[in-house]
Amino acid sequence: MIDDKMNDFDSSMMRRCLELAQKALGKTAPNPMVGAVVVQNGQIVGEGYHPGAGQPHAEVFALRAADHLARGATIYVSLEPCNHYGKTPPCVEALIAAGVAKVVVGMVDPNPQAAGGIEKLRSAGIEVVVGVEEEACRQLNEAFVHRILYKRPFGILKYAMTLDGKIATSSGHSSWITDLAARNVVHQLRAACDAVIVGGNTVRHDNPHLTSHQVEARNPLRVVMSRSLELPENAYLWETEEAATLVLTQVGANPDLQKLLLRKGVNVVELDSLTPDKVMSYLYDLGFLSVLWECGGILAANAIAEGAVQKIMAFIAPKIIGGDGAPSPVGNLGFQQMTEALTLERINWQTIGPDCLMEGYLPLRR
Ligand SMILES: Nc1nc(O)c(N)c(N[C@@H]2O[C@H](COP(=O)(O)O)[C@@H](O)[C@H]2O)n1
Ligand SMILES: [Zn+2]
Repeated sequence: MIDDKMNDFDSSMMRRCLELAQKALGKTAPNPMVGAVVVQNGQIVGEGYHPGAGQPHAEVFALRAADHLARGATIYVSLEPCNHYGKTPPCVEALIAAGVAKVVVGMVDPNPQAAGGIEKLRSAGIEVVVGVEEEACRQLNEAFVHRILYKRPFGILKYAMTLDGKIATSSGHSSWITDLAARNVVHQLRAACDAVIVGGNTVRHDNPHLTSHQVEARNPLRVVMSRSLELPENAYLWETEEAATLVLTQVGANPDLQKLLLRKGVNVVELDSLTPDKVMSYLYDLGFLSVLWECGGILAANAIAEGAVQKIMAFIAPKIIGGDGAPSPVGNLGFQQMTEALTLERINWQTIGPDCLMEGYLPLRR
């Protein structure tokens, strides 16, 4: 009974850490979102979260808030305290200096450069408990974990389709498939991602804004993949200033068209080859954690085939438009047999207004 109460208390403190961590949603790349809470005699005496790269870690803010009450206290932190000099000094040293008695950790840090904090704390005589609300901690930082393990940003393919699997009519009309509530969820998703990618066709046909459409919310970098650079001169992506736009093209792309874009304030970068994996590698080097693919079916199929997509978010509207030529969200993957189908894992369904959102993860590539 006492143990159950303790577990419930630990869980609720860790949940609070996760709530705090999410205050920096979309702002921490390449760092994780982390929250920390200092508890003395069953009362919270200090809280903190990591606001972004280069700034102090969550533990440091929580210790500062707790001040002298940190001595003998328990600190809850959603990620193992770091044990390295990165952009900031090691949190383990701050915890030892503050005299905390116990550290409760949500999940072990997958970053080998920062790891070793748990051992260091234990060898300083501090009690350490690991794995409270571990699944929720991992979920919050799935993009960070993926980035560390695979040296690529975490890719999410998002699309909206009708009940009969179309993303536009056969004449190319796609506004709007889903209702406003679902579109608001997409806007929040953009605010949480570091970049959103489309192909040249999407710019030519849909002229999207690709912003979060929210006052004060941050916007992702808008990335266009285009070999030809034959893009509309007055696209919203370069006519609107609320977010930066980057056009990725291939070495040798038309220099006049490149200059035209540069004059419009668009950054143009030539890659050796313009493939989804090369693009993800480039965005990894920029320090990005999560990338949203909002492209058409051909690029989506290539991104899936090259392992640039880990998670699918499919918005499904209760509408039927028919049309043999109407495009579908994923182009040709070359599969001939049902047994080849990519079957999503860890699926979640929810309704959003009249629409449905199905989320799931692609199987890990071996
Ligand atoms: N435990 C913990 N709390 C935080 O608030 C954090 N941001 C981290 N991050 C870990 O440390 C690395 C970044 O270190 P610098 O900010 O460059 O000093 C990051 O990759 C994580 O491993 N950990
Ligand atoms: Zn730290």
